[in-house]
Amino acid sequence: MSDRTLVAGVDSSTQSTKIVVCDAETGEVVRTTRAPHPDGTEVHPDRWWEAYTAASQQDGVLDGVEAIAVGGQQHGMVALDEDDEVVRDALLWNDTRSADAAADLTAELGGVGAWVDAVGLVPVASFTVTKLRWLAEHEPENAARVARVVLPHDWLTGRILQQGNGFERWTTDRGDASGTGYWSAATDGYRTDLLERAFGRVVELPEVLAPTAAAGRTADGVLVAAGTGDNMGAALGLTLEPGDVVVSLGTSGTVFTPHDKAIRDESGAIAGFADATGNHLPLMCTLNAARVLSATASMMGVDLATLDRLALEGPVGAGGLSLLPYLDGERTPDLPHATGTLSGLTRSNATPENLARAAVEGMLCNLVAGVDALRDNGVRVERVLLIGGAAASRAVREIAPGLFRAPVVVPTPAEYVGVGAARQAAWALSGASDAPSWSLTLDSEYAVPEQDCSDVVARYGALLHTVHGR
Ligand SMILES: Nc1ncnc2c1ncn2[C@@H]1O[C@H](COP(=O)(O)OP(=O)(O)O)[C@@H](O)[C@H]1O
Ligand SMILES: O=C(CO)[C@@H](O)[C@H](O)COP(=O)(O)O
Repeated sequence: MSDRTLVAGVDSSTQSTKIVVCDAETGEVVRTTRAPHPDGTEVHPDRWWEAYTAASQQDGVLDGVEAIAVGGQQHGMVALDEDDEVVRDALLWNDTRSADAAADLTAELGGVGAWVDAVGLVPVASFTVTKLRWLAEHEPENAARVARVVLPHDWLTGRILQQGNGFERWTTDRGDASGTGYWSAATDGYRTDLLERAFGRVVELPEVLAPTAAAGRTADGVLVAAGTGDNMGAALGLTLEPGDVVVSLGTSGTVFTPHDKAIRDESGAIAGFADATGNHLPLMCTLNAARVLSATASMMGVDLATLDRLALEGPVGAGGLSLLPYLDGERTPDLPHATGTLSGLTRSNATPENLARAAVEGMLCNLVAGVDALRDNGVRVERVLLIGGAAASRAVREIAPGLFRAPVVVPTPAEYVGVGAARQAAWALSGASDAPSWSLTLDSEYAVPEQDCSDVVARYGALLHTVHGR
């Protein structure tokens, strides 16, 4: 019988639930399971519970686990009634119907600067506060039934505790709270005035737990830690060094790095989130990332491996072909109703190789803007750590360094949101002042090429201006 302590981390993200079990001392991943979520931008939380249940019943994954924490997709609006029943499907981070509400809230408070001063971010459709305004305006009967609002990771944490008698109250953490639009990482407090402005009244909000606090214990005595947002979890799962910036290519594309102070960005490119350790996590997020590649592959009738090969056979710059990848609208830049644009097509560059390369370059160039926004805000960018499902793409790995103008390292493939949640669980279980020291192993590294790719990035910037006036 192994004498090592096992801890579990859950990644309840947009497309699936992943459960990762780690050695609490070393961080070695010993088990991983997963189960899919339905597609869409609104989902009943019961689907997350069903996926969690399915993943937790695979291969005895949770056998012997002493602590668990949940990392979840950020911002989702889980509206509960007096009996903690879900009032309506949760609007997710990638739902854009509250875009008008976001614009109204921004104007009402006095513009972007007022919101950045208040809660470190500029309202866009992703953020919970805008979804509450939408609910109040478009579904007043549902709005009237709302007693409390929690986030996806809060809800799953509570549901796990409710399996026994360990549930005492709804909880959240600084990281996920900072993505609501009514909690400030600068003051570590809720701004219920902004909640009331959005929703018309104040509703109950989850208690914000400290980074190593426990939310409770299961009937079997397993410690359930605070949990956090998925990007905060990933940051905790990666042992980052000064100068490291993470680019995560899942359903969303995100650029983030732990920082010792809040970044104030009125452009809205960088949101001033909190991390899962008591620090800050400035973050840029795009709505379009991995699924730009799968959509392009599907359109071309090829699999992802073939898309990779074609993209790498294409020249830098795809022969002048550009794909502005706003296939689901876009969050950054704030273009919720945008669609994709294929530009520069000619008879001579109309090749599968150029189209595949344009999909990779277009998706990455949107994230280059996030890396450059961090640079513009004083963040040192010395290397990019690539994670998320599309980090498995050889084309992405090889094309990224030239566009980011930074070397790219790919950590040993793992579900780093789940690893980070497991590290939080181990930290809460230990009661130590610092998180356990888990080493990060690298799978591969990609240097900045000699060929200058700045003209590709500039071309995308010019196209964004031409097509969308940004
Ligand atoms: N080799 C690959 N090349 C490109 N995309 C990939 C590859 N493997 C997985 N993906 C994509 O990664 C995505 C899932 O990544 P993940 O980080 O789990 O997403 P999320 O956390 O948002 O649910 C899917 O859209 C899938 O198509
Ligand atoms: O909205 C954000 C970050 O602000 C997204 O990163 C969501 O948290 C969804 O994450 P993934 O499902 O893409 O991991």
